Amino acid sequence: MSRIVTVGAAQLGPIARNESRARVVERLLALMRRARTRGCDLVVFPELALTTFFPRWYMESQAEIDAFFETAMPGPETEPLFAVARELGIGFYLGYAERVEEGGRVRRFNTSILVDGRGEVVGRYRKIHLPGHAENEPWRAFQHLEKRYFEPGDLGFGTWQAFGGVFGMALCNDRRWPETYRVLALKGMEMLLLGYNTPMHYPPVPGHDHLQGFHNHLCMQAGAYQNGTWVVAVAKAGREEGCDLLGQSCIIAPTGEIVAMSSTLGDELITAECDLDRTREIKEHIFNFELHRRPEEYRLIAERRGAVPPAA
Ligand SMILES: CSCC[C@@H](NC(N)=O)C(=O)O
Repeated sequence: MSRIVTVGAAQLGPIARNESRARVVERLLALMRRARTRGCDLVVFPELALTTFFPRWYMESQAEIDAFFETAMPGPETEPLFAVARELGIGFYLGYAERVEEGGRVRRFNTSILVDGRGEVVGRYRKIHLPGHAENEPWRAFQHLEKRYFEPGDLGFGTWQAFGGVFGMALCNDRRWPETYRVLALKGMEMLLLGYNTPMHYPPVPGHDHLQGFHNHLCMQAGAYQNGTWVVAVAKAGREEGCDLLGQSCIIAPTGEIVAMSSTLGDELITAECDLDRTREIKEHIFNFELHRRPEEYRLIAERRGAVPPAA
């Protein structure tokens, strides 16, 4: 018995600051059509896939900031993605900046959605781990102002039944945190979909720049294995407005093995036939949660944000 989902990881090369939404959507549609010819049920796009990675700039004008946000999904410029999903019977994961009015106020999130092969939104996730800083730090070559432009996600880590399995979503920095995978795995996740924008240069600790690729795969391979899940991780890559972004988009099996990886820094599709039943090799044995976990010993993880101060 096998449950195969054929997945496409649709890496994007750089998006220029002045590139129109219409042009970006054309690029996404080309990748969707290519994915369908390769038999994909689902195609995964990066984080903030409709624009350049704008948190690299400090901006004061709210109008200038809001130009990077979507106020409707689908909106006039993104509707073709949903139409092609319906036409081809292919689903997609899309990351974008979401501006909503909720509870009488404007809110902004770094968001992803999961859309099925009928063009229906089946899941929405708002990024929980927002990296970077909230104030302008002119000493940096590039800012990373996610804490300024977005609120932390308020929807929790969700899972959704779709494509014959149980899917989780996360965004970029979430992949570095083991809690992301574990909470989703406790909610039955069989495949994690994740988009990222990872600068090669990390200004606070530049001595780690050469480890970006290693850390990218290290955390996701561990997360896949320790939680018995597939991971589909998709970059926006290449030199974007002078900032080098990591590529290495990949599809990781529940054993932690990388089964497909991109080899360019441009628009590129990689695919894999993923048997969701392979999650059982891990979930029913080495990481059988029911048999082996000791949650009574893990309470600090849920109760404390930072480390316990050392004993005096
Ligand atoms: C501020 S450095 C970390 C950069 C972060 N990028 C995003 N987009 O979350 C990442 O974890 O890849």
